[in-house]
Amino acid sequence: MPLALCTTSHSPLIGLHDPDPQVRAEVDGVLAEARAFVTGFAPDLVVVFAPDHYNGFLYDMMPSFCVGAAASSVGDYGLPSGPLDVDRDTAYAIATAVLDAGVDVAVSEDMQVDHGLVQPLTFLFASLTAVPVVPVFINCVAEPLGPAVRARLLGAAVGEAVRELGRRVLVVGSGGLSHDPPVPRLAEAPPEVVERLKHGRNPTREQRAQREGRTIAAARDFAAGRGPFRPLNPAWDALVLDSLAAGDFAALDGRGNDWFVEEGGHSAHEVRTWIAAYAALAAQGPYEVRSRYYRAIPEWFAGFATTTALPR
Ligand SMILES: O=C(O)CCC(=O)/C=C/C=C(\O)C(=O)O
Ligand SMILES: [Fe+2]
Repeated sequence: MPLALCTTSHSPLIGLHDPDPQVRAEVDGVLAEARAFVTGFAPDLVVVFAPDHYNGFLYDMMPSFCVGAAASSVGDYGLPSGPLDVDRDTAYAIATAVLDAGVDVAVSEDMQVDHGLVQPLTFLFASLTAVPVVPVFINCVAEPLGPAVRARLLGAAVGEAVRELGRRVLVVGSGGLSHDPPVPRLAEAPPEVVERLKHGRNPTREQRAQREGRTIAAARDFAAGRGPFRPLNPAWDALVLDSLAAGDFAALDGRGNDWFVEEGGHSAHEVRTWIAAYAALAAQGPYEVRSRYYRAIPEWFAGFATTTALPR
C-alpha cells in the first residue's frame, strides 16, 4: 500500500531570525518542492514523529514515546494554535499494534504540541487540519533518554501498523540534525527553570514572550560565533543523511547517546524522529530518496535538512 516520507528540520527561529534573503528563498523553494511532492502523493493520513520542547511533555510525567489520540497546538513562536484533526481510531489502532510489537508507547487524549510538530504541518499543508493526522511524540530532550535504536523499533512498528490500513500514508519526521539550541536541561537548571520543566504548561503570554526572546538572543549570539553552544557539524549531518538514504540503520543503531551529543549537540537527539520515519518507510520494503537538501544555517541554530522518499 502506498507510503511516502518527508523529513525536515524545524526551527523556532524561522521568520523571527532569518538568514540572508537568498538562503531563506532557497529553503522556501525546497519546502515548496516538498509540498508539491506531498500534494502529488495525496495522503489521506499523516503520521508525524516529532519532539517537544517542554510545552506539552514535562517532567511531571515524561514518556519516551506517546501517540496522540487528540491534540492541539500551543501556538508557540507565532505558529497557529488550536486543535489538530487527529484520526482517533487510527491513533488507537497504531498504539495497540505498537504495544503488541513490544514497544511501550503511551497514549494521550489531550496532547499539546509545539513548533516541533506544527512546523512540518505548516510547511507541507499550510494548515493544522488539511489532512487527518496521528501525532507521535518522541522524547529527544528530557534526560534520561533511551537508546536511539528504540526510535527505530518504534518507527518499524508504526510502519507495520500503517501497512495494514490500506490507506495513503505520509510519514513525517521533524527535527534538526546537528544543533545545540538553548533548551534547558534538568540537571543543570536553576530552581525556577526546574519548576518550569516540571509544571510549566500553558505559560502566560509574557512568560512565553520572555522564553522566545531568550531563544532569539541566543541565536544572535550563535550566528555571531558567541556563546556556549556546540557548533553545527555538516560532516556528521552528511553521515546521518547518507545512512538513512542507504537504509543503513545499523550505522546508527549501535551508537550511544553521548555520540549524538558530542557530534551534533544536545538537540541532535531529534534525529530520532528521522530514524523512526525512515524505519516506518522501511517496513514497506526498499525505498528510494527522491530529494535531499542540506545547509548549515546558524541563524536558525540548525543543520537544516529536508528529504523526501518513496518505496522503490
Ligand atoms: O524553553 C524554551 O523556549 C527553550 C527554547 C526552545 O524551545 C528551542 C527550541 C529549538 C528547536 O526546536 C530546534 O532548534 O530544534
Ligand atoms: Fe527542536
